[in-house]
Amino acid sequence: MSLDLSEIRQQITQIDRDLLKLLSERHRLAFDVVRSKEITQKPLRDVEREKQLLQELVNFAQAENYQLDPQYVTQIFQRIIEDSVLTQQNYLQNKLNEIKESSISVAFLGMRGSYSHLASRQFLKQVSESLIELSCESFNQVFQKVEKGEADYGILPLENTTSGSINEVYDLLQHTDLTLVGELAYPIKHCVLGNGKIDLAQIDTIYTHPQPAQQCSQFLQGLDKVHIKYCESSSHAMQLVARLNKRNIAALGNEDGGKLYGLNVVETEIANQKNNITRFIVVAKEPVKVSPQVQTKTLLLMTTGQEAGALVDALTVFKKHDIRMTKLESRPIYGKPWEEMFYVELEANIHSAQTQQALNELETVTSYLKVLGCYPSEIIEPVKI
Ligand SMILES: O=C(O)C(=O)C[C@]1(C(=O)O)C=C[C@@H](O)C=C1
Repeated sequence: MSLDLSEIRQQITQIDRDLLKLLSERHRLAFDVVRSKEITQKPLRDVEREKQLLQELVNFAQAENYQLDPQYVTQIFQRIIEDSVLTQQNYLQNKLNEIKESSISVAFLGMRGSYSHLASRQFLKQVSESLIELSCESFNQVFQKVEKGEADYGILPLENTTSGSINEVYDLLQHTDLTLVGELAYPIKHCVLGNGKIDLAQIDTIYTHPQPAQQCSQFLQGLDKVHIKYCESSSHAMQLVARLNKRNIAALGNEDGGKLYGLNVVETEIANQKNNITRFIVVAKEPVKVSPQVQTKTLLLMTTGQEAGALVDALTVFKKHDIRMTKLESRPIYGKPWEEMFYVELEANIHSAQTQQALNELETVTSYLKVLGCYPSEIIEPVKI
């Protein structure tokens, strides 16, 4: 065994390449699986198979004395399975919906490098190679661009694991004729970005939007003699630091956004709370067709009467039809003090007989009911063993 670092690194590089080759082979098998399931019409997800697979891998690693932590093995394979499910899902969805060959336009809040911009890219890379990106100044403008036909899609954040629901977007959904056609989760990973290869100790000024500063407060408090200067958005902070091109300044931003401005990562993992994820929705003029084989969500907007138990009556309909509710949100109704509008997110496909029946019953116990959209769920919850 050699202890020469460069030799060890060569071995690591070779192993990583071998791993990549195997991952690519496994990825390609997802296409064979989905073609087989197109014939049998089986659901794409088979949770029992996933559990069995993970358990067997953990047991195998133990039996072979591979010295790998079971949690590590589980996490890696959960991620591999997620890729497999999403690959299969995209294949079916792209086949079912005629996707335009030419470029697709998308509207989002903020400038290049904003989280909405990065989420747009993540979502639409499955659909089209070529994107026309329309940055907007408000959520309302995102809706308007799609309503007027200036953009094919609008991307909007709906909730964040740290700060909760984004009420403004919920409220705008009440007044639009657009429909939800997709969702995705985007991890928010704040980092310090600077010009060139610099050290944290060289930095005396950090430009940031107040929200990331708040979410990274513990890290910032630990920095001695660093001035915090607030900007309109993280994109503005990144742009400014890149323009000034000085080595004593930095921006709080995200790695991918930083790349767009030519900035380098100085420090990562600086948020107070790990696992900070924003869920985005995608809106369009026309609904998408969703294969009955993929995990589907439906978002409803409803109001109930004011009598006792009115909401319970409505929710009981889902229980009766064995439909899982993934979110319930309430918002005030404009012009009707103390009355509430409910947003109900279901694990359901609007075209299934079961959902149709539930909606028919729901109509009898609600005073207003509107389907805001039915879309494939891009959020693959990992199975636990
Ligand atoms: O075996 C299947 O049915 C697959 O679709 C493959 C696979 C996997 O990647 O291993 C992916 C999704 C299913 O939930 C189970 C397993």
